[in-house]
Amino acid sequence: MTVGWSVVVPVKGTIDAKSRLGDDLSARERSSLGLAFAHDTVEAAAGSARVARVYVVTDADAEWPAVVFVVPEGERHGLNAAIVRGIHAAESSLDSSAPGAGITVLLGDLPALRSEDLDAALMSAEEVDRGFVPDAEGTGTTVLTARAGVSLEPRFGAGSAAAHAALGHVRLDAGTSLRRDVDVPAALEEAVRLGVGERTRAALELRLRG
Ligand SMILES: Nc1nc2c(ncn2[C@@H]2O[C@H](COP(=O)(O)OP(=O)(O)OP(=O)(O)O)[C@@H](O)[C@H]2O)c(=O)[nH]1
Ligand SMILES: C=C(OP(=O)(O)O)C(=O)O
Repeated sequence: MTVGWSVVVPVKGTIDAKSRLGDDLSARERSSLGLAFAHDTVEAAAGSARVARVYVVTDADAEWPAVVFVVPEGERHGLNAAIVRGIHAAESSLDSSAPGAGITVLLGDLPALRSEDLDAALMSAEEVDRGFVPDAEGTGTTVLTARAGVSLEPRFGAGSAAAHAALGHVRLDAGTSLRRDVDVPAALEEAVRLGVGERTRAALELRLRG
């Protein structure tokens, strides 16, 4: 990891995670899969040449790659509040003189993420003050960026793509792996077709064997 970007990844570590994956899975299976998605997302981010630091905001009892700074979530106030905690942690150690420096929020449910796709989007993000990547459906957001010195005001949740565009975030071109967030079973099938990371593959195999 060399140049510039600090990446904030929120990860819900509780048993109610990934509820939209449905009742074919138990709550324990859904939350384990959610953590596997997050691990694979973080591994891909850590493998991106444009990423300097990765901050995971979570209270999940999990091991993360050595490069990760864990930001404890504490009392839960929802996704945007968790992201703001991560942004504050990142701001406190951001080297604003580094080329390409800035903060990007990356949601942790991108199990097919490829480092090259994140790299390409971050390269485009270096050309604008504020950027975003819409999810595969076009209504949500998977990535939100701001160059150093520009504030980030996360508006994740229903209709977040429109909310972020209204705040002046410019849509960034992005490869499919950066847009394929996994909320529902059909999205998981598509992610598997694209090629999920090791943790997600292992979690899915465990389920098939069980
Ligand atoms: N730290 C933290 N992360 C969150 C929180 N809510 C969602 N996330 C993370 O944000 C990303 C996208 O969230 P969602 O798709 O809404 O995940 P979810 O709430 O587990 O899924 P559903 O129960 O299906 O809504 C995932 O990486 C989640 O783990 C939260 O309250 N705190
Ligand atoms: C919170 C969001 O994601 P999801 O669709 O994963 O809930 C969002 O897109 O703003």
